[in-house]
Amino acid sequence: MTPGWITTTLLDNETPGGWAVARSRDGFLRDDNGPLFPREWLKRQDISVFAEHGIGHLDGEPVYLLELNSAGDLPGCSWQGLRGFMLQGDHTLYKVLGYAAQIGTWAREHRFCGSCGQAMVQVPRERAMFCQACDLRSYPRISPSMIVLVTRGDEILLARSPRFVTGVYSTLAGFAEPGESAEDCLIREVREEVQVEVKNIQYMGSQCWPFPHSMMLGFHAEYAGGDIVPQADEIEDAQWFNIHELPPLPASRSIARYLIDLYLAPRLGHVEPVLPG
Ligand SMILES: NC(=O)C1=CN([C@@H]2O[C@H](COP(=O)(O)OP(=O)(O)OC[C@H]3O[C@@H](n4cnc5c(N)ncnc54)[C@H](O)[C@@H]3O)[C@@H](O)[C@H]2O)C=CC1
Ligand SMILES: [Mg+2]
Ligand SMILES: [Zn+2]
Repeated sequence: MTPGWITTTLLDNETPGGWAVARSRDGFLRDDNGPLFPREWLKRQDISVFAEHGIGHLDGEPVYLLELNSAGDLPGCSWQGLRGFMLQGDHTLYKVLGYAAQIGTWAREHRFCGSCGQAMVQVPRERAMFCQACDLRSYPRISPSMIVLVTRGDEILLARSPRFVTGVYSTLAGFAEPGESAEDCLIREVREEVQVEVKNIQYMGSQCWPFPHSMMLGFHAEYAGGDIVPQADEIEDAQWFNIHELPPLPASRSIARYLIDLYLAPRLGHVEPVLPG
């Protein structure tokens, strides 16, 4: 048995057994034991399955995703969004659900060829959809996004989007556009969102962010010039915060929080943080 979560294999839906997670518009099904259910038991319940995907092995046991048409009521069960699993509970289970969510969404959105409109088929032994009419292959979608902590000595630049939880300030972030390097994107996003220039860009680490399909590439950069002007509509407020007087910060498992904590650790005598993948 290989311990942990391994996503490489496609599984045969006809082979019975293993674990299953179930997803509807309301999130993942869970009971007191969490989101994993014996697959055969779950399939006997009063649920309407739209699609089934073998997604990997957890501690050597196969895991399947059941995509449901609706969020029905099952005794002793409730529905919980992916964000809830990210915020607390077992991190490996959150990784299973994050992968399940991305595969389920991608498979649902690629049933038909984007080029000719014909039905696509699953490629054997590969996580890809294929159009026999025009040879197009579609792989799971991943969107690279840059995220950066900009600093000026004992001050760090944090901003609020209108979508954030009340009071929380975070690092700047944005999606890469065609034609950009990671550094080009970072410089453009910081300019667009706060009209500040940066220098000494340093890569710090990355994190899968399945909301719905981002790959966060995390950086540190130093302030090089300009006064903060928040971008209309996107940025509600942005400020330089002294490291001794910080606002409410993002969730502890996010790369945003990691970038902040990593900068604070040597300055405030804290233990160096670990980035959850
Ligand atoms: N893990 C973490 O700590 C954090 C993750 N994030 C994530 O970073 C990502 C980017 O951050 P934002 O500030 O929202 O991006 P952004 O600054 O590029 O603005 C968002 C806008 O970009 C456009 N957009 C949406 N999807 C896109 C795509 N795939 N490619 C190009 N443009 C797209 C939309 O118009 C959207 O309103 C988001 O997925 C967000 O959830 C943001 C902050 C912290
Ligand atoms: Mg942004
Ligand atoms: Zn086609």
